Amino acid sequence: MASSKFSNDLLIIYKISQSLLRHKNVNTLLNEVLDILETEMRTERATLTLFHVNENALIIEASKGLSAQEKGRGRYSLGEGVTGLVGLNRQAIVIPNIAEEESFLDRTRARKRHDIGFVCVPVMRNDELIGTISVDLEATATIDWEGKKQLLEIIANLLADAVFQIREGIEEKNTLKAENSRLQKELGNRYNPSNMVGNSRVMQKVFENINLMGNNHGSILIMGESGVGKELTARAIHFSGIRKMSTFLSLNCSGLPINMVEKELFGVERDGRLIKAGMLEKAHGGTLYIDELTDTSMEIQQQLEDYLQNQTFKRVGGTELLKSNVRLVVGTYKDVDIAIETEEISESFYYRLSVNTLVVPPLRDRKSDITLLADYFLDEFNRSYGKKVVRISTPAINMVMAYHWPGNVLELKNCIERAVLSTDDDVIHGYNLPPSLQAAGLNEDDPDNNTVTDLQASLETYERELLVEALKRHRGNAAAAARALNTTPRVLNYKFNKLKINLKDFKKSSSNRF
Ligand SMILES: Nc1ncnc2c1ncn2[C@@H]1O[C@H](COP(=O)(O)OP(=O)(O)OP(=O)(O)O)[C@@H](O)[C@H]1O
Repeated sequence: MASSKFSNDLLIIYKISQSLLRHKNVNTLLNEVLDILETEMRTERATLTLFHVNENALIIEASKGLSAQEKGRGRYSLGEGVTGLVGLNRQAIVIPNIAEEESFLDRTRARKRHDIGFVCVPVMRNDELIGTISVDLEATATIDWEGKKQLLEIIANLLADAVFQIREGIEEKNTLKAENSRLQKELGNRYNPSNMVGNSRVMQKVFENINLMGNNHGSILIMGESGVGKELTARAIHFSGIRKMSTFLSLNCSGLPINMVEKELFGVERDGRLIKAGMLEKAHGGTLYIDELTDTSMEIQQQLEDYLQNQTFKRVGGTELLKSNVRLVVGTYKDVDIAIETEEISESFYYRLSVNTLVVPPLRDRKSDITLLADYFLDEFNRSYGKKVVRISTPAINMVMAYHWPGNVLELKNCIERAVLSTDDDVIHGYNLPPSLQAAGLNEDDPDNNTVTDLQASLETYERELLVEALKRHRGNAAAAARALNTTPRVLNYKFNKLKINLKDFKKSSSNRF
């Protein structure tokens, strides 16, 4: 008798070990284990709970013999009921007859009979509570409860890794969900095209495309120089389109080693176990923006092409084909034709990718947007730094307009941030701008000649600013301006001539932009 019990326990352990080897999908594995317990251990019910750290509670994750409704009721705070006590003390509990045990909650309300015994053991991994496994067994007189407890403890040890992975997966998903809804709340309409600044005709065309593309699921190629707003455009397409309630993820490949890019995109698996979920998994249902296609490799582009074709991919180190539904949006600052020739972009991937293509024009081709953007960033940095800078002086605006912005909107944004931080009063002056812009202001006829700025040029810029400010404050009254600057009208007149400042301009206007 004892030896047949022993061999039955061994058979259960053997079968579970076989399942562990056979199944890479941990959910399938656990369901099979619960099946084995049902058939070989003759459990009335078998349940696996997971410990949810944030909620400090054990919640039923998988079960055999419970309806969905009964399962839904299975939530135990630490210390609550028998399951909660097992979790709290990290120790198994055996109840030979639940009818005689007060602490037994029957939270699932599944136990109609009373001749039922209950065994619950903790699932531990490196001293950390991961969950519990419990079984209901018919309470016969001959049953060896201590033996059942020991068997369940061995099974809990065998399954600890798999249960840990399930819990990690759920936590990661919950974190992503929470992060996504937090971001959606925080961003609100921030990435709505209407909040992307731009009145120029070329940007109006971009906004039209954003609206069109948001309403289909095809992949997109966004082209444009560095800093023009490609990622912002990708976000606007996602957050104003039909996928807006799902995840948006972005991967900037610049500077990342190729193997890292691959792992980030496809995830990593070792011996059939998930090590890291990739973005193609995490963004399921949503959009993935890949910034700088030419910083990936031909192999990665091939894998992405396969993904576009079949919506399937393999994790690095994995063999199983996984499925997800992610819209790919890819950005590049390079000329695509040249990049195809130099084999930085795969031609076939390009054709498959470019169901929708969109070009975001450089800032120098949309001059009318420059002051709008500058004011927009002025407001943004006033808010972030608690400053009250009310305007940008005319000389500074002239410099901003004369400059050719090789770094595009990003450079303008950085430049306004720096100016907001460096000004001592409520105005951004020319001397608050970087030397390259000051030089551009002095060389308006030759905007490319902005690399050198000498002491004389900088002093003149500064002097001009002071005079213009004083004249503006005193509405063109040169004598008052001279007094304010602690000099004489004669000296001022000399400077006005030298710096080509026209007094009349200040008498007739007091516009905001002087
Ligand atoms: N039209 C716009 N309105 C408001 N902000 C903008 C606009 N275009 C770009 N920006 C801002 O400028 C910065 C650069 O934009 P973004 O990162 O989208 O450019 P990018 O083309 O993706 O750059 P890179 O190629 O260097 O990654 C961001 O902070 C973005 O929010």
